[in-house]
Amino acid sequence: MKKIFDEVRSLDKKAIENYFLSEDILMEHASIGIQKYITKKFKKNEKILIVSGTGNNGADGIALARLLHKKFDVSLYLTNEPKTEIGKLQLKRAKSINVNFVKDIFQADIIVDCIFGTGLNKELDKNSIDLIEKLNNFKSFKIACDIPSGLDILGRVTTIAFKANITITMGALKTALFSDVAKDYVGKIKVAKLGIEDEFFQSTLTNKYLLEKSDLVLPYRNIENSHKGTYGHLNVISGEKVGASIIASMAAFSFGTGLVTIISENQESIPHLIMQDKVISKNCTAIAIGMGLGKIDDSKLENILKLKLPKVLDADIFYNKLILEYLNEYVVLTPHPKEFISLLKLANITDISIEELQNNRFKYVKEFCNKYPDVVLLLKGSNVIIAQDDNIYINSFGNSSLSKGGSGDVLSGLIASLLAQGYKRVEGCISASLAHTLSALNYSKNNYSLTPDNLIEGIKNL
Ligand SMILES: NC(=O)C1=CN([C@@H]2O[C@H](COP(=O)(O)OP(=O)(O)OC[C@H]3O[C@@H](n4cnc5c(N)ncnc54)[C@H](OP(=O)(O)O)[C@@H]3O)[C@@H](O)[C@H]2O)[C@@H](O)CC1
Ligand SMILES: Nc1ncnc2c1ncn2[C@@H]1O[C@H](COP(=O)(O)OP(=O)(O)O)[C@@H](O)[C@H]1O
Ligand SMILES: [K+]
Repeated sequence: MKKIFDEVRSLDKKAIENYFLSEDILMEHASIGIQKYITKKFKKNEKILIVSGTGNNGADGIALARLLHKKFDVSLYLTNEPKTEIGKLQLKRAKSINVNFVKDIFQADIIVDCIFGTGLNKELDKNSIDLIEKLNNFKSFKIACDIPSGLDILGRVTTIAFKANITITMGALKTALFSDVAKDYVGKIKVAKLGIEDEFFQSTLTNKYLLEKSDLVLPYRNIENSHKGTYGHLNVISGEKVGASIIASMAAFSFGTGLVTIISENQESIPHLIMQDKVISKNCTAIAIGMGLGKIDDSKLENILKLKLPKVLDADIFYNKLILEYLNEYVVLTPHPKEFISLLKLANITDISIEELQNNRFKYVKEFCNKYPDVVLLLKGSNVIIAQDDNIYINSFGNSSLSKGGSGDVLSGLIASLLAQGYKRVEGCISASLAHTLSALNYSKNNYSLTPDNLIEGIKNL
């Protein structure tokens, strides 16, 4: 996993002091980072338009124009004269070698957005909105310098933001790039080094981490003298919609759990691989409850919630106040945003809209985890957040093919499967969530046809 920082300005400052560097050296490295990417990816005759604003993000762009001058067909458009000292210096340097300045933007092959970076500090004015809108309409390959212009430090878009194919961010990953909203703007994310040793960022404290494929720990079996009981027995509590329990059960079974039983009062028609019972199994090692549950008698629910077994709580359960008594060291909660606002309200933390939550996902996850530090929370979304106490892990591998009924049931089943097999809760959530999104990512057909069955099938090929 990689570290993510809420802000890097103070880190840059500390690095400058520690290593006797200067803003100029950092900026040169920032621009070299983008120059290297462009040089590697594009042909020499391709047209590049760099659009620079008045702050240091703009100054990065001016420095980049100098570095690419004569090597590419590069044009520099300034929204205004630079305001910062280093920006003015970069402009002098660029002018001294006759960089090509243009008075109007145009549809180049490549556009580099250096209008605003981390210094965006107010609503965009009309000129900036028009400019970004025009750039977005160009069919160019789009590169955002540091952060797409218009995205603020909390990863919110107030009016409009630059839609990049790739964001080359300076020094280290920033939280703002991983809001759900940001996902439609950042494109791929790459870090440009600033001439500061990696160790500096590695040793700097943060509690946010971006998950990588290598963080996936599959439940490989490493003993031969085993039997089905060795790999746990998951009970999936069924309710009004048995389909949800079947999906979760099939996902769990495919992910290695030795036995899966659906617990239901009625005799359900279920796949022959899955067992069925009316009561919790004696050798049950984990429970999944909530998906398709509908209404349930409070005393029955309480009897399940009070069992000292790892549990995944999902879906309908987030509308029942009873769960507040059981937000303890046994549970993993897997709400989607609508369910999470219900939970926040039940817990008397806040009464907010989905939009408010989606604009401030990290903030509300933190508030919830402060109040319930024992709980492991997985907040669904285009960038999944896994949190416990102070620690946050972000899974950004998911894509819109997952936006379909039943995807969440697969995820709950995968988490419950690993819990049943003895994974700790945070580790279980990390690996299950990675398996879920990587299965979707590996699906080779179009991006609208993925079904829960395909997702489960994909788990078998990880
Ligand atoms: N730290 C370092 O050492 C390194 C930093 N680096 C780079 O610096 C970037 C940060 O630079 P920054 O702090 O100068 O801010 P930046 O993003 O250019 O924006 C501020 C400018 O925009 C303006 N402005 C803001 N909002 C506006 C609005 N809504 N509508 C209109 N105007 C608005 C604001 O105007 P003002 O508030 O002054 O009126 C000001 O002129 C960072 O992202 C990275 O790329 C790298 O080179 C590596 C080394
Ligand atoms: N656009 C998207 N990008 C990434 N992941 C997504 C996207 N849409 C949905 N998902 C993922 O799919 C799952 C959907 O879960 P949920 O809404 O509970 O569905 P259901 O209850 O119908 O099974 C979650 O894991 C969510 O993170
Ligand atoms: K930018």
